[in-house]
Amino acid sequence: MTTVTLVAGIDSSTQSCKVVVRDADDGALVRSGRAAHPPGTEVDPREWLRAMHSAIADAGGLDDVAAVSVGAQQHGMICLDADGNPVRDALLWNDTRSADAAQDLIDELGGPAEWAARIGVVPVASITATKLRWLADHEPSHADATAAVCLPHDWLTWQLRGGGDLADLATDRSDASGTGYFSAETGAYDHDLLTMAMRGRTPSVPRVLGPHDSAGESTWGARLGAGAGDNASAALALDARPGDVIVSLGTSGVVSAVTDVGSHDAAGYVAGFADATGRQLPLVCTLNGAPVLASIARMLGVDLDVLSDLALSSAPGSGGVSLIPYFEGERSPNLPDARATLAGLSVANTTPATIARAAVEGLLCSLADGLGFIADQGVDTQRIILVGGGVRSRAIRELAPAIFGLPVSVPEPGEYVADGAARQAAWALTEAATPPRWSQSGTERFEADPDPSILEQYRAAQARTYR
Ligand SMILES: Nc1ncnc2c1ncn2[C@@H]1O[C@H](COP(=O)(O)OP(=O)(O)O)[C@@H](O)[C@H]1O
Ligand SMILES: O=C(CO)[C@@H](O)[C@H](O)COP(=O)(O)O
Repeated sequence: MTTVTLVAGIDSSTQSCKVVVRDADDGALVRSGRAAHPPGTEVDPREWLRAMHSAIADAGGLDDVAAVSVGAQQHGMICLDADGNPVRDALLWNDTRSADAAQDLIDELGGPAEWAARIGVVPVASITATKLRWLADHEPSHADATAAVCLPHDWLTWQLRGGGDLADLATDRSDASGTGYFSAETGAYDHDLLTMAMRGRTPSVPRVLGPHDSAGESTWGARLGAGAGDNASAALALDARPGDVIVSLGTSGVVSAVTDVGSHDAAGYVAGFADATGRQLPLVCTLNGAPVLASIARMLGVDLDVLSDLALSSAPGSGGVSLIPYFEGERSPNLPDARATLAGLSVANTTPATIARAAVEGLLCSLADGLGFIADQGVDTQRIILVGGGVRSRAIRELAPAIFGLPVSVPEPGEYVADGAARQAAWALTEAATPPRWSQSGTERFEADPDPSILEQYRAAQARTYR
């Protein structure tokens, strides 16, 4: 009888925790589970731990897995005291209170170009370093008590080991590159930037592991993979290579590309992050992803499927209506205090169908802007892969190619962040030069004639309302 070696991948994302258990050899799905996260942009990390245990139980437990890795939402600031306890609630990637701190840090280093040249990232409120500066300025006693700072995936991995010694905290290049004190190109921390953010304080940071290194053993004896930021983890699951551009529609909207050369965008749209295989992952992220559709569906009093049907029943351009979807402030472009705008309304064109279509088109146009910023960094887009919860919308899948101006490949619905973590866990078992070959799910290809007029209408409305 052949024994099957099992591995697990965990995605601790903004809205929920998902667990997949897969066959380490071929990646076949064996079982899965999930649990909801509390809402908000400030969350006690112990809530994520509770959700992770609940999702693990929902997946039938992990006692029989040989290795496990955690992928998670990026940038979240978790400050630990000398005993390893959280000093305060974590501040998430979509918490914008540190927007002024971001500007201060940019100015103190001499401007955005200095940051882009030094670490490939120009700080915005999402970046961990800005949250640490906010902490130092607004809660100095909490900053004083911070012995170590880490990210959601680092902390959950450490919890799987049983916590304990802060020196056991570990991370990987992909998540470290979102902190604002690490360079994806050099693969090293820039401790001076951390000290600057913390106004002279020097908390410890997790050691940075290589793509197939182990972070130790779980309390039940499974090997722990290094883990990764969620976008890098999804790229690993999709086996993304140079030429592939991934568009992810979760709570955030993300456009990212696997490249061999790092990016240094002084305009700050593209963040020079790392991937989970040793390459680079230049990335554009918006604060307003799939929840834009849920908000408009709620306003219209319909569910998400009806919203999609309504959108598809209206004509391209939504009868002249544009939705600029900056509901939660925005990061790309950097407008942390912005709010969304419905523009171009007349008595005749104000209908549920045009509003629904404007929501779908506005969301896709904000992602099309991201594709443009990535292309400006020299990325040659040969294939667009569309993933994330928002892709369950038929209108998103069908309207994306016309607005992006390129065909779009949509893999089967799945948990690609958790799958990438599982593949990394299997890699931590083999320790081979490359990750194990797992068969890829089938993709559906969506094509349409490019319709640049939709993006032009959106950009005109955007320019009229925001500077
Ligand atoms: N049929 C659908 N149409 C539009 N949005 C959807 C649909 N199904 C799920 N979503 C959205 O997907 C999002 C969750 O996607 P997910 O990728 O899991 O997010 P995250 O990783 O940020 O937690 C939610 O905002 C949800 O409203
Ligand atoms: O901030 C970023 C990337 O820079 C986001 O992508 C977060 O990592 C959250 O992702 P989702 O929960 O939307 O998947």
